[in-house]
Amino acid sequence: MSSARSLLAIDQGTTSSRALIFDDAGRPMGQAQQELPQHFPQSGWVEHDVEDIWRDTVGVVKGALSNARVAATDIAALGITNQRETTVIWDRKTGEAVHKAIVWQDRRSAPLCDRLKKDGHEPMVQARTGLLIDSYFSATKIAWLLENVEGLRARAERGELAFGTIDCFLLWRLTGGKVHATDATNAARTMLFDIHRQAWDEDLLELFGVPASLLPEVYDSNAEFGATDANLFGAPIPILGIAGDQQAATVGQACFDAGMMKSTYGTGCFALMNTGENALTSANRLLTTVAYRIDGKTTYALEGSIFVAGAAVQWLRDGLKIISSAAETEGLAKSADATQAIYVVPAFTGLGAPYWDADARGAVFGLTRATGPAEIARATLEAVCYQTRDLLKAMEADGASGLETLRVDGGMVANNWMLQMLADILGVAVERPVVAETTALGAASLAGLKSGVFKGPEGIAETWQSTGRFEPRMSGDERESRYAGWLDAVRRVRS
Ligand SMILES: Nc1ncnc2c1ncn2[C@@H]1O[C@H](COP(=O)(O)OP(=O)(O)O)[C@@H](O)[C@H]1O
Ligand SMILES: O=P(O)(O)OC[C@H](O)CO
Repeated sequence: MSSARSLLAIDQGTTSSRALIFDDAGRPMGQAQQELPQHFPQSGWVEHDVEDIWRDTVGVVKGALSNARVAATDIAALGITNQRETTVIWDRKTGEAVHKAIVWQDRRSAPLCDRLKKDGHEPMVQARTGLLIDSYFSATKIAWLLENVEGLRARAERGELAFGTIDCFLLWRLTGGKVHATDATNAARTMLFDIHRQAWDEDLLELFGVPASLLPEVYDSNAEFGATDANLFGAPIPILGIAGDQQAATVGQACFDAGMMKSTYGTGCFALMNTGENALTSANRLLTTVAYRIDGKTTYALEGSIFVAGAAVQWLRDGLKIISSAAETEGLAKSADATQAIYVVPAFTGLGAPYWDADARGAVFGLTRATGPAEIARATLEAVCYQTRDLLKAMEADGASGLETLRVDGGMVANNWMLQMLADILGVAVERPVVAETTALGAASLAGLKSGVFKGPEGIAETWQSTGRFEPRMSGDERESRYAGWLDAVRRVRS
């Protein structure tokens, strides 16, 4: 057996590609990152060039190896984590993509989704996939490509093409076109996968008009996915972990017990609550998803997705220009007049869970002559906290057990003021881990599980350390009256 103990993670996200090296105690040793160009060919359309993604991925892996001063032969295993749902179709012979990747945020297939909902298909789709019919997921993106790229359907039917989410595309390229596979967490976001039977679903393939020949094999999140082509990094590296980024963060946050919840605050916010072996069907418009599938055992989660979190702070900086850096919001919020009841509802592109209101638009309520940048900044941070409470309330209404501590990560959690307000508004303690890169850590941990660097989820949980705990301090009366104000503000922006 090899003596290599370091772990490599590729984190291919919406706005950047990163690679990180971790030691066998989950401590970061080196990393590299490259920003990813975004393409907006029409209003509501978002695309990525997969050749950018491929070139950057290879580049950041080389950069991370060099920054950590390790060689490919020192790496015990590689884990891949990725922006989810983003759809790629490529030619099996040449490996060339037939079109740019259609990104999860892309709304071009919304008319098809509306039609399918009108025709009454949503209950069946939700029962099998845990998802609500929305252009967010891969199925209608594939359908759009097959309909709109000339000759594609015929080529797909002849078995010449392969579909994959970004993990799957990278796996194909990294293995030199040898492996066409994904993991159960990514399959669960396509809207073609039965999360209960853990299998592609014939009826869904028919409903969306997707030929089965396009689909990858689906493996555990810790599995033998193959090895990187020896020519890429100087020696083959075993690929032993794959998970979608929010699920990888759930693993990186060691949320292994039912009832544990993590929330990631980056551009958007994605909260996942582990529900154990129980695939709870949400009656409150949350998603049911695969948290991870380890050693053949599937663990499920309820997921709430908020599309605008840190993006609202970017709006304060780039749109309103009342701050010059995101970090300034902390000082401003501290200095704000707390007696002003200002509510910012950042529904810039509609509202995500649990409202799923694509037509709602943002608003600011409660302005007076005394309102200034500090009060607006404070209300913007508060909005993220209120939206998290919306998700938590929906999860509780769905029968998820009472939450004791929320584990948080993502760029926004550098803001101590926000985390205190989050604890206050939720009435739940909030904890931030030492390793901020929980998504990459989760992918590395899955690979570490398979390679034997970590002994079971308990081994991963032992390495998790808190770097700050925020206890609720607000009175119950104040919490409820502030939250009632938020609900009223949301009601006023709903379409
Ligand atoms: N101190 C801070 N306070 C509030 N928001 C912050 C702070 N630092 C960063 N952010 C916000 O966090 C986001 C970046 O987080 P990150 O996890 O890197 O996002 P992503 O992975 O989605 O690109 C940005 O939207 C930024 O505005
Ligand atoms: O790439 P991120 O971090 O913005 O995450 C995107 C999510 O996976 C979309 O579902």
